[in-house]
Amino acid sequence: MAAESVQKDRIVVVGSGAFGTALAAVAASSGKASVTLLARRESIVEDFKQTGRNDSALPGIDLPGALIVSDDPAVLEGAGIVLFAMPSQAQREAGRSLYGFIGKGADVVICAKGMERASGRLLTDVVEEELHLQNVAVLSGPGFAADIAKGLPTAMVVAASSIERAAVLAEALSGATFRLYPSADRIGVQLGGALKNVLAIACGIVEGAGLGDSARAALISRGLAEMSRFVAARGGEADTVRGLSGLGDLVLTATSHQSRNLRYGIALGQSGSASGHSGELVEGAFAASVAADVARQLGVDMPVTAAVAAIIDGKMDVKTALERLMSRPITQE
Ligand SMILES: NC(=O)C1=CN([C@@H]2O[C@H](COP(=O)(O)OP(=O)(O)OC[C@H]3O[C@@H](n4cnc5c(N)ncnc54)[C@H](OP(=O)(O)O)[C@@H]3O)[C@@H](O)[C@H]2O)C=CC1
Ligand SMILES: O=C(CO)COP(=O)(O)O
Repeated sequence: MAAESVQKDRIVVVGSGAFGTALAAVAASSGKASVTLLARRESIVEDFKQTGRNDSALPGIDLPGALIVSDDPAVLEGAGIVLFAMPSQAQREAGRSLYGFIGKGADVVICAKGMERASGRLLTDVVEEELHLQNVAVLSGPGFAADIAKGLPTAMVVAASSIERAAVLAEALSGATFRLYPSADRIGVQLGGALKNVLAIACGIVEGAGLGDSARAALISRGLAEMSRFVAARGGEADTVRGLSGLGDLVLTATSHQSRNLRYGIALGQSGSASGHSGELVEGAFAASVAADVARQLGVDMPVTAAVAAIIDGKMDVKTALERLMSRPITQE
């Protein structure tokens, strides 16, 4: 049975991967709340006890002594803020399995960048359904987990169903080097995070195929235009796309080799077609096809996303996709 009363100064981060660990570290460092990182493997708890780190996710980075690491979901009972920092495709299952532990008064914040692959639904809708909650928030924007955990300056966005709620969450989760901007556009913020991953793969393909930095700049700006059309068609605000969670994150992931999506794209560009990859999480590879399908259903033109989806699905090689993109009718920018 879900606990009804919650303590707003108790934060639990679910998912002990790179991002969850980094968010837990900055929140614990700020000293504003008691912070627990909930792992699903006992070895993470043991590693933290022995080394003060989570080397499986963030090798060599010392975590704050105030952080609590646990593998017991009961730590969720009474937590005021719960961050869901597992991959997009695990959000539904996590919501379902943790339903009994999360209080009705808790602020649940999705910290994944994607949409549900099987349905194209927003992750906020998916998690609200599983937790029987409303007003699930979302945290997104430009920030690599390792940078955040090392205390390098980072700015991201937290979007809630009201700007007042978002401001409360931004204040609670920000720290000396981690700054959150509140937003009331949950749709725009989460779709920006989902689509920039697909566009980062496109930029990686361009880099891997040796097509030059001019092509990358063209992809970033034309990609931003299609992101904007998609966000507006799904009820978000086109303006959000120009902020941290859209343009900011797109620039970061489309240009930094720290990005897994970019590296995956580079491998595609080098091999010329879809091939096996390292096994690390590449959210854009899940989002590409479903975004292209939903765009088709909505009548939204998304040529870059469609090309990435066709390459990943093995329906087109890089050379053909490029020829198709370059031979599209010339239209006004
Ligand atoms: N890494 C980064 O720099 C950033 C990542 N993000 C986003 O954060 C999300 C997570 O990415 P990241 O942390 O990098 O991924 P990782 O691959 O580093 O970690 C994923 C973690 O999720 C855990 N997990 C998977 N399924 C469940 C579940 N059902 N319940 C609880 N935990 C689960 C895994 O547990 P186990 O270890 O037991 O398998 C693993 O610890 C992605 O959507 C990503 O786009 C956003 C900004 C920055
Ligand atoms: O979203 C990220 C940084 O903002 C992390 O990007 P990757 O998942 O491509 O590594």
